[in-house]
Amino acid sequence: RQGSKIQRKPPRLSETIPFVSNTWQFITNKQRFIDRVREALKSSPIVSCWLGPLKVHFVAGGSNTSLLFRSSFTSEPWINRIQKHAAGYTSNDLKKFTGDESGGASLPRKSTKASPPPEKRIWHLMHRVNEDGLMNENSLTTFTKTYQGFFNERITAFTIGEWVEDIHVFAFLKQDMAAAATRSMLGHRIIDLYPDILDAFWDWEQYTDMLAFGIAGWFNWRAVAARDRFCDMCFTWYETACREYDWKKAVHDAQVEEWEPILGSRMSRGHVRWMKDFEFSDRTIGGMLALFIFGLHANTIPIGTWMLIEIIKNPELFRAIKQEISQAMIQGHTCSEFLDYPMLAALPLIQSVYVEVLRLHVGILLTRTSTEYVEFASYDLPKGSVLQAPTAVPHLDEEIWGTPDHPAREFWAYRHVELKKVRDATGQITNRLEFSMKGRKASYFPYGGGFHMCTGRKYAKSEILTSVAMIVSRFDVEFVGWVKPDGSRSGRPAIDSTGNAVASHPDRDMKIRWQRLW
Ligand code: HEM
Repeated sequence: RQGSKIQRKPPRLSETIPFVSNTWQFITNKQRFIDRVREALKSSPIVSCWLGPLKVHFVAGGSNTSLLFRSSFTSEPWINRIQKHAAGYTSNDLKKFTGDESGGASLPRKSTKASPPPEKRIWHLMHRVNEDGLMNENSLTTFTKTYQGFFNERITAFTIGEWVEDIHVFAFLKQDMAAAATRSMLGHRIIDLYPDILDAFWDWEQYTDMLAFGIAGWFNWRAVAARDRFCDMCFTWYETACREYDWKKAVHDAQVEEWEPILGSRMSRGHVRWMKDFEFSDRTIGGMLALFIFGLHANTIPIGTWMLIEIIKNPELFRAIKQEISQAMIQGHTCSEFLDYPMLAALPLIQSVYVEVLRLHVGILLTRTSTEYVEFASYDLPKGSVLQAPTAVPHLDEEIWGTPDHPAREFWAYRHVELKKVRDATGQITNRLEFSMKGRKASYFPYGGGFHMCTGRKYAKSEILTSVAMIVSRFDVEFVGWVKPDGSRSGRPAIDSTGNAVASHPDRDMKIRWQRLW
């Protein structure tokens, strides 16, 4: 490579105590850490640093981030870390994944020396189970219906016309939205068996990021204990449900029954079948189910909370959203199913709020490992290099998202709509709001990208918009104040808390009072 401009090693992110300070800041103040990465990336397209035992290269910018979605990069080694540390898979089962280098796509990766036979291509079959279950329109329609029904049961626990004090939005959704989604996806049995399973989930969820980096270890035994408690619950449910479920009927079930009470959705049954086929150990099965539930709740619930926080904070926006949602009401509806989801999902203002909240509160480090030698932004990276792109960098780019009145860091409900003049049936010109990303999609990655892009994104949007719409349309809501996690009053609104893997939790809860209208 003589005479070329390729520089061998990307610059290092500065730190006071080598190998320690950056890791410590990552654990204790991730937002500050990402801010420093953002600053460093202004003078270099790539910077590296050690996080615990892992050497990471950070990259930024819409185009550099998109480069990570090429086939020379994979998420597999990163998923292995999550499987091992955050979900506690056994080493024997991990080998089933690490031993398959053929990748998740239909055709084995070109660089693979020996691809396993098709029925052993574990990454591909896992990807297929996820795609078949989560990207399938019939399954999504069933989920949207069952979810509305189960969330309605939580809502109708409130008496019509009676003001209820002391509702904490995040705490409410962490239980009630999560319970409805769990039942829709996994059936009733899991919550009947463990009524406190959601508390165990949230206890483990707070540590997943730290566990995945392998930096929890001995100085954070609580993280390991929380993981093991939740995974054990998941495994016991699996064992019980598999015993009770009529597997003979299952052959037909797969075609006809979209939801049943013991194992829940087709997605869940497909997942269980896949786990049986690979004969995983009890410990690994518990971890797999734990990760599945993580996918289901860890991001939808904070994002639903942020949407409600923004809508409730601004009574004018609340009224506008309420009015807009009325267009998606089914004629002659029942209480348990009153929303036409495809119509709801196409409404411009609620979509704009959804996109804005994802833009501001999803702070993932998109992670890929190179499967071959790559030249990246004029640097030379060997096979096995780990690259991370903090979504916060493109998501908060002032030049892309900012306007003179609404800086990029600020929530603005109307950022993703345009007022269009349209001629109605009578020939009159009227103004109409239309949803539009205004050509900025290339700087927007809340669901990642490429082959490993989130397969649950359709489910997520449906669950979030349905929950928000059900609350806004059926309650009168008054803002009371902000509360700290210990329940005491706070003088300031919620901001992102640090430490979560993808969507940030609000560090303060919003206290409201509400009355159910119908
Ligand atoms: C607001 C909600 C959600 C957000 C922001 C989110 C975000 C993400 C992100 C950033 C990734 C990694 C993508 C990449 O590396 O390029 C991911 C992967 C994934 N998510 Fe989600 N997710 C959400 C909800 C869900 C839900 C509800 C499910 C399941 C029901 C789910 C299932 C998955 C799965 C299975 C993957 C792995 C995809 C693969 O590696 O092939 N997610 N998600």
